[in-house]
Amino acid sequence: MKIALGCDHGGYELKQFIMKTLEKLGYEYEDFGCYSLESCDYPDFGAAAARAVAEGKCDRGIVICTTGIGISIAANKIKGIRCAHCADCLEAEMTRRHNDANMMAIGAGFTGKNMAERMVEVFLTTEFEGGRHERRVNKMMALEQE
Ligand SMILES: O=C(CO)[C@H](O)[C@H](O)[C@H](O)COP(=O)(O)O
Repeated sequence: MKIALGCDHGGYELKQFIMKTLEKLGYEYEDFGCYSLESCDYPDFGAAAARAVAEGKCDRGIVICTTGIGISIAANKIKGIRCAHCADCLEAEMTRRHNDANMMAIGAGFTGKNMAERMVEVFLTTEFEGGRHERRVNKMMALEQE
């Protein structure tokens, strides 16, 4: 499984840590920036990571800004993306089980390294349950056609 990563300056340090986590867990990843602590704009990097997922170049995406909110909104503007803003492991698990989220957004100003590490592991290993949830996911995705 290949993971698309994106962040702004607020998420840069946590993204560096998450890269190490992914290496430890044996996942391939591609980093779509940003590449330093210099102030930048989260839509640029959230969208780049999201496009890689939407186009099938990556299987899942993880994006990080200070709150996780702006970059999740940006990622969700790309067709085919279901980016869940998560703050703990249960949210990371539930959004996989119920929403089949293909991206997760984390707020580096609120979520510590230990929690982020576990959230990444849970997000990447939890299966979608399907069934009644599939019907709902299909309805969400149909909204993109409006
Ligand atoms: O989009 C955000 C808030 O919803 C992110 O947290 C950004 O990282 C934040 O807005 C960046 O703000 P800064 O003052 O330019 O660091």
